[in-house]
Amino acid sequence: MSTAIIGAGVMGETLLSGLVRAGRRVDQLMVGEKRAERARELEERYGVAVVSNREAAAKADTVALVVKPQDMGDVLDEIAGELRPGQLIVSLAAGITTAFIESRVPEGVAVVRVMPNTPALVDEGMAAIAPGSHCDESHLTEAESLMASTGKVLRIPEKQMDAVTAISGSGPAYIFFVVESMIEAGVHLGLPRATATELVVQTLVGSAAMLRETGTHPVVLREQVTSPGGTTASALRELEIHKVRAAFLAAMEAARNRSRELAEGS
Ligand SMILES: NC(=O)C1=CN([C@@H]2O[C@H](COP(=O)(O)OP(=O)(O)OC[C@H]3O[C@@H](n4cnc5c(N)ncnc54)[C@H](OP(=O)(O)O)[C@@H]3O)[C@@H](O)[C@H]2O)C=CC1
Ligand SMILES: O=C(O)[C@@H]1CCC=N1
Repeated sequence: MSTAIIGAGVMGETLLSGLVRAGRRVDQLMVGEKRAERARELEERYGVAVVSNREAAAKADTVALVVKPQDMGDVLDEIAGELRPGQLIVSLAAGITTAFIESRVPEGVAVVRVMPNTPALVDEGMAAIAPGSHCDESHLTEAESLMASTGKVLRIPEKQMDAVTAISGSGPAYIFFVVESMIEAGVHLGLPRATATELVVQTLVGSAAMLRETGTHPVVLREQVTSPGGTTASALRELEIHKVRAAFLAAMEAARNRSRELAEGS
């Protein structure tokens, strides 16, 4: 099965590199990219063929669309004439619905919507996938296998996609923001930056491993750290006073709403 990736920015290259690491034959992969300099870079780095979007759409069994939501309409208009029934489109764009894509491609082209995230770059991605209206099990399995090359895959109904985008799609940015804030706090408390960074990164990795390996609820894990009358309780009180929990809720609501707006083309 050949796969084309149209839009080789951050996420497109992440997918491409994951497929190469997972052992997909490079001669079964191609990239649609308009900038000559970027095309050369990808050819040199991965040995992959870089072609026009039209050629990619005409040749590949599966076409992964990884352009910005705002560019999706133009790209679909460009490639629609090359697509044929039986092909699969996998869209990784935030907000864009399968119905939008289906309305712009020939009848019988299957569409799967995916929301990946950047930890896919280190094979720890979290991707959610949802079928469009002309998908069968083989299309979902192919999309799943595409995304499984870079991490976990979860099947969800499409109506959950905007919320998923707000949680796991954008999620790494919130975590990096917390990490950055903790490192700055360490520096403020007098630690060398390198020490603060090592302490915070390993604390993050260790905490994530505890969540995954014990399956214990985060509240219980948090209580285990919080000694009566101790340091953690003092810190957590400040986080509550500063409404950090409410801020997270508002932030993710804003991301969900933005995903809905992107669907409307704004
Ligand atoms: N980054 C992330 O964490 C995540 C991103 N996504 C989704 O992935 C998609 C891409 O995002 P991201 O990688 O961050 O964005 P980037 O801007 O890094 O990548 C988009 C790429 O598409 C290229 N492009 C634009 N128009 C065309 C075209 N007509 N034909 C071919 N290529 C084109 C751009 O090229 P050029 O720069 O030359 O214009 C660029 O390389 C978005 O839809 C986003 O919602 C989903 C989940 C997570
Ligand atoms: O910020 C964005 O719009 C994309 C989608 C999810 C993560 N990055």
